[in-house]
Amino acid sequence: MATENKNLSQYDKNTIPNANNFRFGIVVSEWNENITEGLYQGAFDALIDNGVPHNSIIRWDVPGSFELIYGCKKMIEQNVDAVIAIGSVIQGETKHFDFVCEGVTQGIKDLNIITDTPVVFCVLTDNTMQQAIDRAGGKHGNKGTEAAIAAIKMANLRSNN
Ligand SMILES: Nc1c(NC[C@H](O)[C@H](O)[C@H](O)CO)[nH]c(=O)[nH]c1=O
Ligand SMILES: CC(=O)[C@@H](O)COP(=O)(O)O
Repeated sequence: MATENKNLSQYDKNTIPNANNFRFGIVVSEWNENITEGLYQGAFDALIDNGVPHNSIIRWDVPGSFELIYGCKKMIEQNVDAVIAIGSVIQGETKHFDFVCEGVTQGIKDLNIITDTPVVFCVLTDNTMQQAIDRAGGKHGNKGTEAAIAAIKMANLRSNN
């Protein structure tokens, strides 16, 4: 199902596990900060809406999406129950988009394999700024909200297994 057929911000609170005792790390890329700040706000608001205490959310900033890999690796060492990696990669004139997207995708995948802490992929990879705007609180909702819900569910899965 494409994003255009699914609002990223919609969730049923009755299906969300209790998150009161979980701690979350959120690592935010500074590139395209007009987008990443919107994604962060969506994630933060969703965590609070589902009972996560304010002091159970740690935020760190990194220069770009490629640095999310190292930032999330170090965030895992903070003994959090899940990490959310927030970035916005937008196609430019060159193939750099391809390498950044592939690199951060593989790096975050690797962290999910190598470590015992779930790292949620909240990295937009858009062709245009408008596509990013539409997914960071615009007409398609907020990918940050979706990522926070995923993080709660994965923290719960980890705590039960
Ligand atoms: N063009 C974008 C970048 N590029 C920067 C890289 O992520 C990285 O910081 C640099 O290569 C130094 O290692 N990053 C984004 O997050 N979004 C972009 O659109
Ligand atoms: C994703 C990028 O690194 C890209 O936005 C940089 O732009 P350009 O390919 O024009 O250098």
